[in-house]
Amino acid sequence: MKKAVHFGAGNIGRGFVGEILAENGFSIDFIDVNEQLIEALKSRHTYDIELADQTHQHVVVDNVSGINNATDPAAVVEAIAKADVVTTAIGPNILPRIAPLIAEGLDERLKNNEAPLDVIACENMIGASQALKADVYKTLQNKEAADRFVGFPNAAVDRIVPAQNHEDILMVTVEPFHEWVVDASQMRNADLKLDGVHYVPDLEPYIERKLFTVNTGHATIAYMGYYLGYEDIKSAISDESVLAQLRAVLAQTGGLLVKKWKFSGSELETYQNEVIARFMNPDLSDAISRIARTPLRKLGYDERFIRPIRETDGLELPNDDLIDTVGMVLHYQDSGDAEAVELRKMVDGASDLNAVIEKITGLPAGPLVEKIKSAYDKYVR
Ligand SMILES: NC(=O)c1ccc[n+]([C@@H]2O[C@H](COP(=O)([O-])OP(=O)(O)OC[C@H]3O[C@@H](n4cnc5c(N)ncnc54)[C@H](O)[C@@H]3O)[C@@H](O)[C@H]2O)c1
Ligand SMILES: O=P(O)(O)OC[C@@H](O)[C@@H](O)[C@H](O)[C@H](O)CO
Repeated sequence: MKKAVHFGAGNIGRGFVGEILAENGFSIDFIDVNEQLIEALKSRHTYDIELADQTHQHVVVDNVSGINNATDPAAVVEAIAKADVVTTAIGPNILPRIAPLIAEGLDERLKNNEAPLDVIACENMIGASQALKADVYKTLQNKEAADRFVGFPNAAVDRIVPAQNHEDILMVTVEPFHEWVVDASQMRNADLKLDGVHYVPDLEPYIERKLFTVNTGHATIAYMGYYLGYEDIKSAISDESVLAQLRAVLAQTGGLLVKKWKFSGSELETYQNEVIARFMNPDLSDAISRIARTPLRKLGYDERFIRPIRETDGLELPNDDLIDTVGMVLHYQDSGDAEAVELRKMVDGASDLNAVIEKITGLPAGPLVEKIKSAYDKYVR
């Protein structure tokens, strides 16, 4: 049986990556710091995925186990040394923290194993696998062999998997839709093509279409929904003003995607409508706090709001609804989210809000920052 090592036994890790790997005949070592999850994976070796639709169909994922990387890093090194594929779905902010352990595992492997290996980061981030590679190479010893035998192909994964609250800690409810796209040009083990994964020669159009439609859209519903007092996506999107803002924002990211990547207008409209229908799924319950989590990350230079704002600006395309939404993001509060707490401290304590906006977004002083500040002011209550 082929072996997969997957970092992050959370929602998308169990709810999507695990399903595809298992369907392709892999055994999976899930790596996580959540001891309860790891214990359950180690003792049961199986878990259930439930589809959030009328069928409530169950998919069983077998041949799984777990390793706690905080308490047993040596076992992770050993697993990477023998793996046929390594994947992650752990959060972009965590990638630099697991990189040294991946480097150790690769060094151990490269001592006597020249079988090609791909390390695929399945995160909502442009260029995640290549960013992970840069972090891994900071401590990797045998870079020359890694250059020859280890690939870090960028990827995009799409499936809405909410926070879970089942009595069974491993069970995970997911939407039926799923899409996993991998950049084939960056693979070293190109013979290993997984059923259920779409391999493309250039990932950029796909990750940007996904991030600037699904994630910009999702975030728009979440931050505006929060501002209006909603707690979950379903109630927020039933508010006509939220739906109108979502459509307005997607018209602006869509304008960019059509111009930049030459998607046909009708193809993109179909894609957007499917995404909106997914947000409205009556069988899925998703908290705004999950979608709005880590707001400082989401306001980053290459993230779901600022990158399309920058690029529409450069192409002289409209972006006022995107900027308006960022005004609402700057009002977001969640005492349970460290980045949201930090955001409040930075914004509420600002003597010069423009400087804070520049710091958070990476934008230079200028008209875009001024417009974001005005959008923030518009939503002060
Ligand atoms: N949930 C979704 O709908 C979805 C869809 C597509 C992509 N993603 C992306 O997948 C990634 C994971 O998202 P998620 O929703 O599954 O989050 P999650 O919080 O459910 O899962 C993350 C897991 O990583 C573990 N973890 C955190 N720090 C760790 C560390 N230092 N070492 C080992 N494990 C650690 C956590 O314990 C948790 O089990 C994110 O990049 C997210 O953007 C999520
Ligand atoms: O995971 P994040 O924090 O980048 O974004 C939150 C959600 O928008 C995201 O997890 C979506 O559910 C997912 O990207 C759908 O494929």
